[in-house]
Amino acid sequence: MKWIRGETIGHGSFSTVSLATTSGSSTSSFPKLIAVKSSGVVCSAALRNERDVLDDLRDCPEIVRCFGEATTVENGEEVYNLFLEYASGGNLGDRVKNSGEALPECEVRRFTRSIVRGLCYIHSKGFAHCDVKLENVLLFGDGGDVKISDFGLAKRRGENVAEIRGTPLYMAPEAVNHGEFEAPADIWALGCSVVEMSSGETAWCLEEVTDVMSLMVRIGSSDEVPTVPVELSEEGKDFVRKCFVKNPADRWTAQMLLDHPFLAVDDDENSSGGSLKCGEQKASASPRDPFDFPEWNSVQSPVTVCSPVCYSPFSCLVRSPEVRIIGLVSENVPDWSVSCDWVNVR
Ligand SMILES: Nc1ncnc2c1ncn2[C@@H]1O[C@H](COP(=O)(O)OP(=O)(O)OP(=O)(O)O)[C@@H](O)[C@H]1O
Repeated sequence: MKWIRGETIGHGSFSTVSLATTSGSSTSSFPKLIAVKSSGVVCSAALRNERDVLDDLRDCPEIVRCFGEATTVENGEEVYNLFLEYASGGNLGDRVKNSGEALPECEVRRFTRSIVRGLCYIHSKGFAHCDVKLENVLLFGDGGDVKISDFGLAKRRGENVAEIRGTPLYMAPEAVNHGEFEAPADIWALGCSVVEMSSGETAWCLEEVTDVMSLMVRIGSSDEVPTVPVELSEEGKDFVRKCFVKNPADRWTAQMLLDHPFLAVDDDENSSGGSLKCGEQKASASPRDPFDFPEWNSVQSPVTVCSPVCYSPFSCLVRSPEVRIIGLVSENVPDWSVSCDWVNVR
């Protein structure tokens, strides 16, 4: 396949994403427009990991497709490129920020359903995404379809990671306390994403969070969980609460969440021939509290004992708690005003 790099459409911590046009005899199996995610070969470990993971996760409609890879030399530098399905609608985080307000609940529900389906697939294949957030959910077509992207931090179940990874605002208590980055941590991050879609605000209020350490303490060591948006229906509130169960063993799985009443209404089916349209209230009874669900009783276990928080926002190379804590005492206070300034640690 021949391709020509076009305009830059996105920047991440370790990559630049450009639009590209394809040509040549083999293009019948490729779209004319693709996204190319690139980074210097020397720091391409995350991109190569993304490629390997996407290889194992192909064929899921809720996960961005990968068409292959290539190395180029540009301005004297060796560049590693990953060819991805192009999402013409950009990312869901920008969509929420640009709208400046909460999304309508029917949209929240539709997007959440797709994300949960994607997570089900990821988890069923033995992976954890480790960086679920709205910036990593891409919009396709007319903006109605979403797919999960950015698998640079994804890992196999049980694989040990030495460093804290992910985006602090979306981190689960067990990730903060014990460095556990497994499927339940993705579900916590899903809850943060649903809060953000349905309130237009990040799950942890940025004005109250002055530094990473205080956020880590709130997530890891207190009983506090993010505030459930008042705007949500009772089903929506309950769905979010299921994601914010502190003990990962008690948190609902993606498979369980697929059957949650919040996701049970199919807006598309209903708008084409059914009784319920976007904006209408669902008539059926919603659960009044978490204990209304039979699954709740079967998964109870003791509350986790929280241990001290260890996290360095400024280095991915530190290992010991002592060194990590020294990193936390840095005088460099990040700018919390926009969520993209939260640091991804790889
Ligand atoms: N396939 C795509 N189609 C369209 N835009 C994309 C695509 N992939 C990524 N982007 C845009 O580029 C941005 C950065 O991409 P991505 O998050 O994958 O990079 P990253 O280097 O892994 O970033 P991060 O700092 O989140 O780890 C995305 O938020 C999105 O706006």
